Amino acid sequence: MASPQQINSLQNSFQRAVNLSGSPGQVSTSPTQSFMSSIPRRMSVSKQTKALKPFSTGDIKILLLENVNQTAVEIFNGQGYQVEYYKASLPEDELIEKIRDVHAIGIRSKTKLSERVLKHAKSLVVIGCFCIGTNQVDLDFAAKMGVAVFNSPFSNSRSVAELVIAEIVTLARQLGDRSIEMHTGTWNKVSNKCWEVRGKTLGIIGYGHIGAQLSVLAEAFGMHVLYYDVVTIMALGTAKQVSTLDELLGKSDFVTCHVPATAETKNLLSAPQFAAMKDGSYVINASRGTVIDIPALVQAIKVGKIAGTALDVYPHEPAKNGAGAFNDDLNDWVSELTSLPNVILTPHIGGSTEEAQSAIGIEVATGLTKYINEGCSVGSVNFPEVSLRGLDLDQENVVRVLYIHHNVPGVLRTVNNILSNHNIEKQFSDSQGDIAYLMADISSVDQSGIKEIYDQLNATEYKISIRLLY
Ligand SMILES: NC(=O)C1=CN([C@@H]2O[C@H](COP(=O)(O)OP(=O)(O)OC[C@H]3O[C@@H](n4cnc5c(N)ncnc54)[C@H](O)[C@@H]3O)[C@@H](O)[C@H]2O)C=CC1
Ligand SMILES: O=C(O)CCC(=O)C(=O)O
Repeated sequence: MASPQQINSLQNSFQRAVNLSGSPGQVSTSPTQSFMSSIPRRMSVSKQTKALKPFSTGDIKILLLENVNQTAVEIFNGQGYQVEYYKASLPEDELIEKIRDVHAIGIRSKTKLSERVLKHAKSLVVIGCFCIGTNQVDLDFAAKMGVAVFNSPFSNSRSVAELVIAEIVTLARQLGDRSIEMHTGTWNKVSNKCWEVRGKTLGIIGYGHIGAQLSVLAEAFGMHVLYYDVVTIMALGTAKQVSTLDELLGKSDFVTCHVPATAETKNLLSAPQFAAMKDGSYVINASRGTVIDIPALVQAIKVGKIAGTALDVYPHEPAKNGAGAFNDDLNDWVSELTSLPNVILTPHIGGSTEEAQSAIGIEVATGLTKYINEGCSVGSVNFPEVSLRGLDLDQENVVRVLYIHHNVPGVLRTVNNILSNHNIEKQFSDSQGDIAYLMADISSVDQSGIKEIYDQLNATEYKISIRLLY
């Protein structure tokens, strides 16, 4: 972000950098224990360290879409960043216009940050997914551009697990249908095909953060739990891992999906899988809309094979809230699905609780702020994880070099040749695939030295991007 022009105003920046009021230190202690424990020991979080900012914080532009929680807005405002905030996602052409000159963008699950969109983002430094899933972002392309992506890996897991528990009981007791009937004046007191969940078997596909939480809750309800996962995972309670999907399908009364959207999980449950399930069993999906072949599910419900379904996610989801948004134009099976009995449909609200959204807002905004202000990429999902302990408050005339480059032989030799003319206090470098990230703190360096470092690094053939923090 520091251009040679900006380097002319270095003197002011040095003054700002040593002023701790409103500093990143205020947010550099993360709110969650889990996030704290992910920070390597070498990073000092307790000691007062120098605030690094190479810029007037007011120059940093953050675009927040999809009603990102206010906790994030407060953190960014506290930094003095410029925040542009939208409740919905933006149509692609508008997104391309908006993303052109922002340094950070915050999204949830709807905004697609494809290569087509990202290549217009000339100033972008970092992306925050204020959710778990990151399939909406072209992670490889972002890394190639030198843009780090952060998410919140488990702040909404409990909320999803609780929703699914509610859906299991709702399906077993046909609560959705009874409620709709009562809303339209119909009294229909029935017990036929309504069940207790105690003693029934829950089959969990994907035993990660959400699947494992759900397993514990389901056992507390007296359910038996089976799970299928592509990796071997320690069972919680008395749950049992099965070795094939077919085994899980053949033994479960309820089947619930908690896998990421990948090529392998596309239509993971389709006609053959529904055929392999027990007669009168139930299907739940709160993972991603691509995981279930919904037309095949509709057929399985119509012939009575599947007794009901609860869906929270869909192949195509509306960009914003509103009446009539979920229709056959969006997904051509909508009216067929909604006409079937015992079908619970929710608008992708698995993670939508006050607790989850507030925690996600703090966690992701903190990660973004630490990356912008300090270069720390710990927790990034597409980037080498690099951090250095802070600079001591009494250190002056120091610069932190953040050099993102192609991971090819010879780069470090070139970079260290450039830096070796100066006093390297500490440095750390790591790579992930084709991308590598070097962070170095240089001391006793004056303005002309910083300009020289910048110019020389900028001229290297391996450079993807450089930022200097001081
Ligand atoms: N409805 C909603 O609002 C929310 C939806 N989600 C979705 O739920 C998904 C799961 O979330 P977490 O449990 O946090 O993820 P996680 O990464 O902790 O666990 C996913 C598990 O799925 C397994 N897996 C991957 N491919 C598989 C396959 N082909 N077959 C079987 N298992 C497979 C993995 O090994 C892993 O154990 C997320 O990727 C996200 O898309 C997450 C949060 C909220
Ligand atoms: O709350 C959201 O916008 C998305 C939740 C979700 O699907 C996720 O965290 O992956």
